[in-house]
Amino acid sequence: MRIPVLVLSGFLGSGKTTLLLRLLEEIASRGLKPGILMNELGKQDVDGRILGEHSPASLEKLLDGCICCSKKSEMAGSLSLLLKTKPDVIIIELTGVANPEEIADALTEPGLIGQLRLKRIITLLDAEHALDYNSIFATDKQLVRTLRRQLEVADFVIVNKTDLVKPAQLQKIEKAIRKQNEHASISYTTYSSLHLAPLLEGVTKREEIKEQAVQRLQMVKSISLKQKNAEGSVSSAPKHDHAESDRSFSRIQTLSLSWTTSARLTREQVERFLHRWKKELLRAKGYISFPNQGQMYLMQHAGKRTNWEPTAYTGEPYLVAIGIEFDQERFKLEWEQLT
Ligand SMILES: Nc1nc2c(ncn2[C@@H]2O[C@H](COP(=O)(O)OP(=O)(O)OP(=O)(O)O)[C@@H](O)[C@H]2O)c(=O)[nH]1
Repeated sequence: MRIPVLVLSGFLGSGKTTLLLRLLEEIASRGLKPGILMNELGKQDVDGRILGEHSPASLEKLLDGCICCSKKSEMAGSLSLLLKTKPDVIIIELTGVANPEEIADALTEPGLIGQLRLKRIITLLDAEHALDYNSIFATDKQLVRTLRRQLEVADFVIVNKTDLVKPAQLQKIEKAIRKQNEHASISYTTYSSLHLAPLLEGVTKREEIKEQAVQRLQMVKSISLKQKNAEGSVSSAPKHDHAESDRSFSRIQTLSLSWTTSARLTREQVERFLHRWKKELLRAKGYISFPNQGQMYLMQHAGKRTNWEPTAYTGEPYLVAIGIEFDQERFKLEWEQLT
């Protein structure tokens, strides 16, 4: 069972902490236990303090740097600490300049991959300023790209601070959102106030998830037993039984593939394979070894580039593909043909 992770993204001052406080209230009213990871660019833990005043939730903070760059390596440690508190859901509030797809990447670290599942990316927009970012930050292409990415990968877009603009502005904002993202649900809010059930769909208590899994397993067993009795043969029951809440609802999907050792895989094949998937693939990462080389490599693939680094990792090889609405079955099949 993997703990669902909700990611709150959005530029500085868009209303992320305000939404987080609302979510925590709703989560508490459902008797669920949250874990929170907050990231702030400055040394001052302003939001953490606000949160501490409002909620007794387990909280990890990464200050003075962005999760998606300088603090990335510390993120896995913070999430592991949060997992020890046995939360039902983890919420990560990003800095305003973070790219949420980096989080999907960080959740695939060896110690975390079987334990967490990216559930949803929620991006907030400040209605008063959202349309000005492109011109305000025209000289900072990286930032403009990040802000665009926050929209592109979102499952929910919340246009907040609607009290500060006229309705015509909201129509323009909706058009701009739809240019980047045709699929996300869009809500218009003041003080991040909205019906929260859709954001928390599939978030349940750990015990309930276990119970659901046991019930489903028992059901599968009893069906296959009945079939066995009726037909005199065993029907093929699914190997893994994932409870409903273990599903990701995010448009960003993470596929993890493992194999033992491959007798024929080469570095060039891996690179060619990933390149073929460039349209849907946001990123790929893997711990891969090659025949006749005693060395394991950490492979990191982003955009057109694939980097290989020798690593001390000694576990089974695996490949993680992070894509946006991609055909996971076909990817898996093509990979299996290589290994
Ligand atoms: N007028 C108005 N103010 C809002 C609204 N939502 C939030 N605010 C205020 O805007 C400020 C920023 O809100 P936060 O929730 O801290 O925004 P944030 O995205 O967490 O900000 P950073 O931590 O800087 O990234 C706070 O003073 C909020 O009270 C809104 O809908 N209308």
